[in-house]
Amino acid sequence: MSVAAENKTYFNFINGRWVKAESGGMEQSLNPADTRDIVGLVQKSSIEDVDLAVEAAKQAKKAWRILSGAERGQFLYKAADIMEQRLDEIAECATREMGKTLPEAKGETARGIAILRYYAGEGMRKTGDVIPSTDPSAFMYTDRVPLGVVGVISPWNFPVAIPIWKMAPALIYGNTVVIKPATETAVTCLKVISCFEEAGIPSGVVNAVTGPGSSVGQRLAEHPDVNGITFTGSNQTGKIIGRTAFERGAKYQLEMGGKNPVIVADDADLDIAVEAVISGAFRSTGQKCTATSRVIVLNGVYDRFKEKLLQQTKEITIGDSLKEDVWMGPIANKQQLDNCLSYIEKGKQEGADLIFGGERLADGKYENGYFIRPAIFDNVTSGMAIAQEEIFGPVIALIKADTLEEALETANDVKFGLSASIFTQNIGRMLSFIDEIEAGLIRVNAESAGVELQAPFGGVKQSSSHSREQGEAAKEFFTAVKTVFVKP
Ligand SMILES: NC(=O)C1=CN([C@@H]2O[C@H](COP(=O)(O)OP(=O)(O)OC[C@H]3O[C@@H](n4cnc5c(N)ncnc54)[C@H](O)[C@@H]3O)[C@@H](O)[C@H]2O)C=CC1
Ligand SMILES: O=C(O)CCC(=O)C(=O)O
Repeated sequence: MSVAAENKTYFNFINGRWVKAESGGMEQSLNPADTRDIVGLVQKSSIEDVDLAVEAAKQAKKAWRILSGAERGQFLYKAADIMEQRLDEIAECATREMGKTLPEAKGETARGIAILRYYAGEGMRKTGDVIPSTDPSAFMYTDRVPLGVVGVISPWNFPVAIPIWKMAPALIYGNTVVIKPATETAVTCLKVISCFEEAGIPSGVVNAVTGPGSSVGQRLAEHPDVNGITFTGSNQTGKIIGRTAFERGAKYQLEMGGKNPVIVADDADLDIAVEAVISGAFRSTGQKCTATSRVIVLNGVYDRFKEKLLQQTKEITIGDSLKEDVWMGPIANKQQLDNCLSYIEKGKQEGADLIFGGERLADGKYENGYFIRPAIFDNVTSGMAIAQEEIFGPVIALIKADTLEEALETANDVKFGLSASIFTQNIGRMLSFIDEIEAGLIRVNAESAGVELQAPFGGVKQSSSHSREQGEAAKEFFTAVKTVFVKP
């Protein structure tokens, strides 16, 4: 592999070559479980590097577009095979950079491989429809064509799957790509990019530039030759990117925050509900946009549910996520840790009862990492900041409701609408929930997190720009429709 050339230094990938940033600057990517462990040095690029990458993608786009979908698919199949051979190496790197446990990182890498294969197959599927014209001698049809150059701005929480679920559909539908990954997980992303290189993807079709969001990411969003921009991350950044793209008439897609509710009805199987809430809220240390953060429990089962939840949360093992006996790793970076701790303070000040955890772990084996004990708040009311704002950490807000109607009202009482779950055995309650809940992903008797690559993914309200990623839905964003009328 040519990516790790010297002394854990990783380069930008522009026009088929690994190159230094024009400025010569570099940034460290650190292991959040032990910040003495430097995973790699990545390029601190500037707008000149973005411009070079976009130019390369622009030059490559015609030759890539005129290949057949099947031909483009072959590169994706090959990249998937290479990634499969390198699964352990890539997953271990993701764990070291981001802090999720090794089984989670392996699962995510396997998901990335499956996404590549799914979209490789898309290259053989239809790209349009024949539509009967009112003129009997005319032939009318639609065809989906690529946007051109697509900019990808990705976060650190799914360092393998998110870059792939954006790049694979962009590529199969004939676009060329420039990706700017989050610095926290840039090394993992560059390893994924090197799988495309090893697969022989033509120069300029895939480019990667690392560096700060406020300069490198912003330049990608504002570059006149970037025809579409796809982003996952915070609402604040998403809005800046959306406005920038809109101003210059580029297509954009934003996947942003969540404040996902789980309703536990009084006929729920509490063992299943507790297990799902723990997994949804604390896996990946709560750093998923689909993570469970508000648990709205009907009065009749509130105390029993709370007891079981407390009991099982106490059993969670915390530590270096590369270790086998660890269930929950660190928070991904210092800013996230501080943000999470400040919400825990805010929750206490607002009058919620912190009944478990919430403290930073900093002694002994935790000394050099960003560890926190998972937190459970009792007596939370819907107006509190911990019930309204995305924390992106292992924090559960327990909220009591007298009726299912009240639970639904509370569930919908936020600006977000990504995912939502209910635990009940009553079909009528399931149907009311499905009907009334304001969310893009609705789960019944299953945790709020976890998505399937072949199904549409995205939210309502302020969780997304209302388009959908993944599955067939990705075609909507990564292509434009041409309506063709032919009269002989
Ligand atoms: N929806 C999700 O999956 C994610 C949500 N978040 C939310 O965002 C909060 C802050 O995390 P951050 O890493 O700071 O998220 P962020 O939204 O600032 O970063 C995401 C990506 O956008 C880039 N970026 C930052 N500023 C930019 C700009 N002005 N123009 C273009 N690109 C820019 C970053 O470099 C990174 O690649 C978290 O606490 C969480 O609430 C963070 C990561 C993923
Ligand atoms: O729940 C999942 O598997 C996906 C979550 C996600 O896309 C995110 O956190 O950005």
